[in-house]
Amino acid sequence: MTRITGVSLRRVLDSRGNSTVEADVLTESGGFGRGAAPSGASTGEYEAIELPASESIAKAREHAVPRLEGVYAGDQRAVDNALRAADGTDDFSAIGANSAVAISMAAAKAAADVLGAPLYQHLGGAFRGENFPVPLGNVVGGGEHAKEATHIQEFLAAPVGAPSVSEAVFANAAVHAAVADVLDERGVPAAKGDEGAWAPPISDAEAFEVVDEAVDRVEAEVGFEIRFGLDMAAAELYDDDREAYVYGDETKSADEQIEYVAGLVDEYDLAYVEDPLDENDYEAFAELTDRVGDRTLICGDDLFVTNVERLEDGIEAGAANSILIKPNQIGTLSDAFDAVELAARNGYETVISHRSGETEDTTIAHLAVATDAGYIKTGTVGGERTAKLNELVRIADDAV
Ligand SMILES: O=C(O)[C@@H](CO)OP(=O)(O)O
Ligand SMILES: [Mg+2]
Repeated sequence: MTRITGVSLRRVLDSRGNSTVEADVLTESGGFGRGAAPSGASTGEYEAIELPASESIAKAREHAVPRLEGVYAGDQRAVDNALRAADGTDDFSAIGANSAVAISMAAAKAAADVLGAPLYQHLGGAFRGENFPVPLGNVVGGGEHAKEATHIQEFLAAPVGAPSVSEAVFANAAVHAAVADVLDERGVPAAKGDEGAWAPPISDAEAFEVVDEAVDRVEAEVGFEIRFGLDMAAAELYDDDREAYVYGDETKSADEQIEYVAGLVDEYDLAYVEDPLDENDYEAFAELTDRVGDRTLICGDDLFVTNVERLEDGIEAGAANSILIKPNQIGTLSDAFDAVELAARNGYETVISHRSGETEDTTIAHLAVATDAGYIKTGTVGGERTAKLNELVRIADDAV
């Protein structure tokens, strides 16, 4: 049935034109699955290690593939344990988290193929598929995703009142288009950043005005509530030597950063703020969560890196109230699921996420439905983003 008979790996392109790893898994009854690894730019210090694609492929062919033959793809933990055993380190620095996550996802798809179930049902079980995540749609970007643009990495449309995932997805696309209109009316030219968001050469303050205006216009059109949120990726802004957050010529201490973010939450009724503080500052995260956690999601991305140990520390400290889930940050689907379960047991919302470097792989759309995640962050437009968004629409339409 789902016993693995073959694993093949190849180097393919990601959305930045870089090399990444794609894995095919075959099973004895002819099951087939394919997975491709994403890649981050604003990576967390504690993420699993991504090796150069060719090196990761060579190492995985040598150490992982022989161990996987004979393993049942339907037993995801056995697949992922074999990957961990083949690597032998705690951060996949031997075979690369890129080959590991590609194989982990491909095996899950091969098993679903054999079992004749959609991936979300294979991963989540027979009672999943009724709840859909709110898509957080990147509409203005800067930080590590675009040069000469905003310091804040992402401004994210959040169609929290959308009656369906399809209407939510289209609302985000409409906000993305409305941002272009508002920029045009202001005479601001804009290219797009790594994730397809507009990357205008404007200040953060002006970006808030533009996004607020665009969201208001679309909300009036669609007739349901649309808010917006941020990924501040503040670890990229934090200067260890100066012990301050650097915004061009200005700096903010941790206390000033907390005040700044708390003010933004109230001024713009932000639905979501990801990584508002440095990845090592659990205490400041806890203070901000205390201040605004009753009316917005404070999400740990670089803080937690989909890692249960770091999430346990965060729960202990009262840091954040949601976690970003990225399988390639930790290396396998089993590890990502463990983080989701720990979060759910402790009342933390989960946000399944893409990376800035992506492919047409749609696994995270299924992962979001399989885990009843409240949110998914996977862009707004662009082929590697619409691949996932359209897969969510297909899942809702029972067409997968
Ligand atoms: O910071 C993030 O949340 C991700 C996705 O937006 O970006 P990157 O993949 O560059 O880490
Ligand atoms: Mg982030």
